[in-house]
Amino acid sequence: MDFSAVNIVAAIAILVMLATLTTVMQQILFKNPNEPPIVFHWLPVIGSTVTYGIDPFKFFFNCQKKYGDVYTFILLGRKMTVYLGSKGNQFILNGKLKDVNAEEIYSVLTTPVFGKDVIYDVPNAKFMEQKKFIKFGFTADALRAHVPLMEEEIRSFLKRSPHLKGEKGTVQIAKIMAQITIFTASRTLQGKEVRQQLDTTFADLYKALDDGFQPINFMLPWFPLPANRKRNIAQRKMRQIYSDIINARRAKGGEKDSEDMIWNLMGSVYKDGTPVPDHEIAHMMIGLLMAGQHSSSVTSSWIMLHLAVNPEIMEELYEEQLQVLGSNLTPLTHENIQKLPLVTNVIRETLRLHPPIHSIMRKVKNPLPIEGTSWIVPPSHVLLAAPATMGKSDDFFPNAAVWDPHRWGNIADPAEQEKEKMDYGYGLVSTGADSTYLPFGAGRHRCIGEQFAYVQLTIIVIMVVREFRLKSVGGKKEVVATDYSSMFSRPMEPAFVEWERRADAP
Ligand code: HEM
Repeated sequence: MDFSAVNIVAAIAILVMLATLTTVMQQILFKNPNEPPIVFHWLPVIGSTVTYGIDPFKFFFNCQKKYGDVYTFILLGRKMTVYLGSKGNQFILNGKLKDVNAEEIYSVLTTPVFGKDVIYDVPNAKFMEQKKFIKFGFTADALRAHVPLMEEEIRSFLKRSPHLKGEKGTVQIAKIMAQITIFTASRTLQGKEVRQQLDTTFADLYKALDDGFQPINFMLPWFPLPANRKRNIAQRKMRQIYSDIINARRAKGGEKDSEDMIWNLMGSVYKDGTPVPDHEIAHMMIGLLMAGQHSSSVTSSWIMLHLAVNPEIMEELYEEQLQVLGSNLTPLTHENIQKLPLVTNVIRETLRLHPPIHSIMRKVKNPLPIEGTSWIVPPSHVLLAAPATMGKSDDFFPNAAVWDPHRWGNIADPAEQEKEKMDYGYGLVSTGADSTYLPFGAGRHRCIGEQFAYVQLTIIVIMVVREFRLKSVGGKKEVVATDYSSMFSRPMEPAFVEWERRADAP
């Protein structure tokens, strides 16, 4: 290193030391008694970004011990106010529309992926109408029609996948589950034309769009990532695919011939009488594709990983199927798949321990006093709800760290817990006021894909259980750690599972 380089390094070191000193002094000397406590940090801007990013739940619990349920931490220069517990969920997820805002946070990330004029790119009242249209596409009739198609898709996938040839083997489970999820969703919700194109162009476009869904875009949307350029091109092509499908359907007379979401949106009309424009249909379809894909595929991956370390539960699931569906395992229907309580409990328990979304954020729009304290959260802050911390706490779920689907045999149905309901413009939904279990969120922005996700996950579990026995590699008793580095928490890769084809399968 020459002399000038030494000088530069020394200057940087001095600047960092000064910044650190100022940050620490500020926290010690200028505590604001009217705002929630700030999580101690050494560096400005960086704040707690690294500790939060590595393991948000560990971070939430550690801070809860030090500061209580409400505290503020620095995430890439932004002040994030966390409010844990039922009161926090109520405060954030059911905050008034004039006080808390989702689109100002999520739009930078989602609008370039989904496209204009939908979801977080429109005023909330319009989005609530769009949610109503989408919800209408998840009627019992639609779900009923989806069941045999999903069964067929999964059966065909399990037969043709090169990773599942022969009598036994080892697979990277997340890859298999991602494929099963996109095949089943595209055959049903997305429609047969999308399914047909999945084997060709669509899969590559999906990948390019997905790669543009980077957490860094939350904070630094202007950062010129090469992935963002590819994302923009893929978005335009994807929109064209949906527009072509809509036009082809109209050219054939526009008579609905299947229960998919494109048909549903083609028939939807806003309150003012305007039919949903084609580009909005295309963009909502992209939004649904992205919203459903990760959450469901990550959940099914966790389920398989847990079944691999709990083979006795897998056998119980198999026995349950034989009892309910008979020894020849009759074709699946919307009615008979709901008679398998252990499958439902396996999904519930997996979502309790592995919620795909760990942090739900809202921008503060007005100063918000926190009841019972002298604190007021100012509009410069972002609120962060983490309802999943309750699911991971021994206070609410004994031995919370243990994956035990049978615990739900003794715990009231979560739907029962969610008694308080409100209509935000897309039908009655739970406010989640007192619930300790909210994997699908609560209030105005609550998930509308829950029923679809349950049908999809249920059929995936049924089909895998009847075809295979799973084992963990080397007989490990624990599942892999969680990777929190992307938008949705997921199993740390590589996550292998050993499989063996059932000799006794009917
Ligand atoms: C296991 C599966 C799933 C989980 C755990 C899940 C979880 C969630 C959560 C926690 C929210 C609330 C986000 C917030 O308040 O900011 C949400 C919203 C939403 N989800 Fe899901 N989801 C799942 C599957 C799906 C599927 C399959 C679809 C669509 C096909 C979907 C579509 C949506 C939509 C449209 C919203 C509304 C966003 C808003 O109003 O801001 N989700 N989901």
